[in-house]
Amino acid sequence: GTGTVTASPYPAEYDREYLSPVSLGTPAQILDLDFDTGSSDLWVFSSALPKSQTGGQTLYSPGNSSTSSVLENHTWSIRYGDGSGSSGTVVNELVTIGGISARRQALEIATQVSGSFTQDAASDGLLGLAFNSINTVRPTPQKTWFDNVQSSLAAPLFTVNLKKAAVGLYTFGAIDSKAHTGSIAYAPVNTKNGFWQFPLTGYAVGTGKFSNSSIDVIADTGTTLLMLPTNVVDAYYKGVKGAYYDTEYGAMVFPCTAKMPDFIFGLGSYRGSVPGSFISYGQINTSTCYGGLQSSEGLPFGILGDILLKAQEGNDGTWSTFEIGLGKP
Ligand SMILES: CCNC(=O)c1c(-c2ccccc2)csc1NC(=O)CNCCc1c[nH]c2ccccc12
Repeated sequence: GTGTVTASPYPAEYDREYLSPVSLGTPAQILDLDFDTGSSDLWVFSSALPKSQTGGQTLYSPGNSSTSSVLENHTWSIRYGDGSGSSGTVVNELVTIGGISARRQALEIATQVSGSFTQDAASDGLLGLAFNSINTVRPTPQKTWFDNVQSSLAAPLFTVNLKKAAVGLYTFGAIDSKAHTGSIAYAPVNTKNGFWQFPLTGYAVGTGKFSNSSIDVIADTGTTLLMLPTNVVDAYYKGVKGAYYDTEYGAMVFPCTAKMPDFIFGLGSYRGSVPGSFISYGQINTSTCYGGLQSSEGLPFGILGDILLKAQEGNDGTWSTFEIGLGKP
């Protein structure tokens, strides 16, 4: 079959993350989870968390579900690059998204979460959509929901259609022909790091010339920003008057009044663009703004986060939204 679920941006004006409703257990407990193509753990806020680590999230309670069963002696612990993290125990549970069910899905119950998750009242947890090889459950890594349901999908793929300050869609098992015009650009995926990793074929800044270069990146719905090699980031901000690297934030910042050039990227022969306005990500004070494009220095790949995934300007200048199809076409 095929299943579709909404992806709602939060906070509405900042698109920091996108949340989707997921049904857990029997009777159904509906939690809003951050679908994350940049990780492979399905973890949720739970009744097992100390109250001091909760902040308004909906808590999954395994005791209130007749279909949950403890996965004995298994634990998990995850740390993300922004320093946030969580850890806990594991149950097998019925997990349904858009009408598609995994009957015995490894559901990771948080018994500890870091402060930034506690303070994020909108997100009740994460649903990893990268590859099983980077799942953190021990002693036996567990499968992602997408892997578990793949055999029941009409096609072994899903598409992501995130939008700026508007509700988008995740579709499992089909490519929605109404969601794209023209042909689809494909790229070979390298799963060696456990991510949806593929090469960009180059970039351009504003109306500048296109620079052909192979840049390894991952498609990552769980990361807000666009992170690329330092040489690309430097080339971009050279076009922004007053931009500089702020050592306090460890990030590129610039005057909020600066005119931001568009960022063009190549995928095969396809050329996509991120509107310059999206690269002014937020104010750090009355006059200084924070860059939506930052360096991926130290990482073996760049990160195509929500800033890029949420918008595309078609080659003919019309607005379309970038839809990522992940899986074997
Ligand atoms: C900043 C978040 N992204 C990362 O750390 C990350 C890195 C990474 C590693 C080291 C340094 C910088 C980035 C590689 S792949 C990758 N992608 C993921 O880890 C995807 N999952 C992010 C989950 C996540 C972490 N903090 C949040 C805050 C709000 C919503 C979601 C999150």
